[in-house]
Amino acid sequence: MSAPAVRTRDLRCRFAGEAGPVDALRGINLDVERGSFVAIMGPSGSGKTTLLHCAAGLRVPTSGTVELDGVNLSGLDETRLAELRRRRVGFVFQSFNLLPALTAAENIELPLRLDSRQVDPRHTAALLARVGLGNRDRHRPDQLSGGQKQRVAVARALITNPEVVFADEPTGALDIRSAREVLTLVRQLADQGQTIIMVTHDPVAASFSDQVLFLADGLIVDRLARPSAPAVASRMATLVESAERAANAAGVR
Ligand SMILES: Nc1ncnc2c1ncn2[C@@H]1O[C@H](COP(=O)(O)OP(=O)(O)OP(=O)(O)O)[C@@H](O)[C@H]1O
Repeated sequence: MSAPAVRTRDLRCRFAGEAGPVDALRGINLDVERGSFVAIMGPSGSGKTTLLHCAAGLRVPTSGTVELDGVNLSGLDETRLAELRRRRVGFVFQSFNLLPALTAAENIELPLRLDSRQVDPRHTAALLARVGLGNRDRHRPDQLSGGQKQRVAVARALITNPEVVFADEPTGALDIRSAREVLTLVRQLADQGQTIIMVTHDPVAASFSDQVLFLADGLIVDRLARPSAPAVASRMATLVESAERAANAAGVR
């Protein structure tokens, strides 16, 4: 059997906070199968972004392992890690992160150019068509709607044919309709075999995934397969309530 797209074992991440150390991740064991779409949810401060960053090789964990497509990231020096980030993973951010002076096509091609790799305009055109923007190649970001910008960002994440696309709140800046368009696209990509790991606060966004992982205080505390938005919302409400209770208890101590 082939290795999972992402595997973590006893993943821990500690930050030096102002009021003492903060354990953002306290032992995460995770297997993300190839071609699956996993959503990560949890109350604010539960460790979602830290987990995404460690899994994507953007942050070195304090201890534990991350394997991406069977490659142990802790065995890589910074040069190899940077190469892995350029070639094996794609990123989609809430704020799109497109370069305003470049056209949609140029933005999509940027990861290849930054890596001194050959650009095939037919590949760019195919990606633009795949994200439903076949006729927008020469538009600059300020000539595109939020949903269109995010679809350009998704195409940019795909240009290197990455093992995993990591998305941090990809619909956080979008209206409901554009969010739905982007999520439908992401769902289609997963159905075509693309592995996707997405952090979100939105139960509707999470309902597009195959599995939701719920984080609380740096641990995976629950999972939900084939999630519906109401079921996700109900579990989140319970988690947020207990996080608030814990914070209040810590406050009165
Ligand atoms: N660079 C840092 N330095 C110190 N503490 C940090 C740092 N980054 C994150 N933290 C702390 O680690 C914990 C987890 O943060 P993280 O951003 O991963 O949570 P999150 O679930 O993504 O939160 P949110 O939903 O609010 O974005 C929090 O207590 C946060 O304050």
